[in-house]
Amino acid sequence: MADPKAILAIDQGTTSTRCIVFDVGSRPLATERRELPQQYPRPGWVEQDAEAIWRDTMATARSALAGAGQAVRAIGIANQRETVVVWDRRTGAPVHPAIVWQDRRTAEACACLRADGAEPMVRERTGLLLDPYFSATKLGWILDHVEGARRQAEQGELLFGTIDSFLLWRLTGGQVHATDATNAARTLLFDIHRCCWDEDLLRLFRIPAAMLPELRDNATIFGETAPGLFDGVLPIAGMAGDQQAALVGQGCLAPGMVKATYGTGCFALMNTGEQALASRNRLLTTVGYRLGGRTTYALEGAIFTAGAAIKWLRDGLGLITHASQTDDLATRVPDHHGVYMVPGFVGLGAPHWDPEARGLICGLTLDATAAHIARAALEAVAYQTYDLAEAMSADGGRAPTVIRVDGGMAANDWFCQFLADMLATEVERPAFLETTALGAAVLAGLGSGLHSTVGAAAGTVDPPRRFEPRMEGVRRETLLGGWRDAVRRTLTPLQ
Ligand SMILES: Nc1ncnc2c1ncn2[C@@H]1O[C@H](COP(=O)(O)OP(=O)(O)O)[C@@H](O)[C@H]1O
Ligand SMILES: O=P(O)(O)OC[C@H](O)CO
Repeated sequence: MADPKAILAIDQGTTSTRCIVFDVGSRPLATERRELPQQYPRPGWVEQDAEAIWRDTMATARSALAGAGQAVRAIGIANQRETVVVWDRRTGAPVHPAIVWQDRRTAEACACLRADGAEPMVRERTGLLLDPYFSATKLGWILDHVEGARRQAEQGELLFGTIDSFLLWRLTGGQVHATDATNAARTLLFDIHRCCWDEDLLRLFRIPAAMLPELRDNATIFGETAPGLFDGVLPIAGMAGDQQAALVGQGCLAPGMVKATYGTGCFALMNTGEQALASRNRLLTTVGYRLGGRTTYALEGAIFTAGAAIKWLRDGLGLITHASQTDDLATRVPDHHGVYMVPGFVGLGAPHWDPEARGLICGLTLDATAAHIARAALEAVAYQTYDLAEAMSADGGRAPTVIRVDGGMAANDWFCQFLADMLATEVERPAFLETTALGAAVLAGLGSGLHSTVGAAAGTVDPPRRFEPRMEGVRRETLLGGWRDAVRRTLTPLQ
């Protein structure tokens, strides 16, 4: 049989699991998607069923493979990052629901560590901050709250993983417990300079080393699928956190290039090359990708709520029945009518890092309508991106000349135009928006020997759509002034 050239990409995101089979030219042959529910057992807590994640992954992968019409060479995985799963090494069963990256239950634990003076060391080694967003305190919480878990973990009976490791473990039939540098870089346990687990951090967060996955580069043979899962055995040849996969999929491979992905949250990453640039503006320093033992770093701004605010308009308020309606609603009114939304539903991320901040809608008058609220939600995501871009230019010394956008919310034309206006920068939207899956496929193509360099396959093939800034500076400043005022009202004192 001829050498197969198609790649199956698994994109396990916060709100859905998608599987796409790409041909050798990075064109999608088959796409399958399943929505994934979240549970909110208490205010600020966010959980997911790890078994449902596994079931959805298998169901979408099998359908995509069946629909592709081409033999597949390898699998690539991209995943929601930081989300913690702990499972039994023997049975593979999770001991607790997955604690999702948005979960704030460990805010107090983080505050205690900060009060003990741990933050400078954590920041220097991991490039991150002491915030409940990251994995370590969530993992510690499971060890402290599931009966017997800490003892079992110390004896090597329980394993920890982010979603990539959990899927890899299941796909390989319990043979491989590994992660990649980009996912490891989000745990608070990984030294991004030496690229290894850090003993001081393990001690600080009280995490037994025996439960950690092995560390690998992003494009390599991680393992092979267990017999019986698919027709034949497939190697898993690439793995990366979804935001880093999108950096690759968007072709942001040179220093200074920026992509922003608008899914549940928004994550803007700037490639900083081989330099791990320390932020002076509360952005994160993270691993962009690691190939052939060489690390490319990125500066990251993380906004916790982007598309989730639109989802809330649909599910929480019932203002819309489909996210895309916000495009039309925003166009229907001439301006925001003084209405601002600060979507601090799960606290605020960069550059504020206030886990206790909560959401706010202000400036309401009796003639405000659903259209103004929908518009305020879209505008808020652009304002938050402006805050990130400002911090990035201050850190990187220059403003990005173009921002490449993707993710579900980037389908919204009104939003993309408003974003270009706020950033006063060109916004480039690829014709094919699934750049996260594409990035996973590119990495797996590299890991399985289909491509010889990441540059040979990265970036989408069809021409992008460009949104040029066209708003006057004075108007822009007035809008941003109102935004800053609204944000001040949501922050907890002393932040
Ligand atoms: N046309 C649209 N306008 C605004 N928001 C949208 C639109 N389409 C989807 N979204 C939002 O984008 C999110 C889904 O994007 P996706 O990239 O699939 O997210 P994730 O990877 O986090 O699961 C949802 O929160 C949804 O509300
Ligand atoms: O599921 P997404 O696409 O919103 O991405 C989640 C991020 O990886 C969280 O850090």
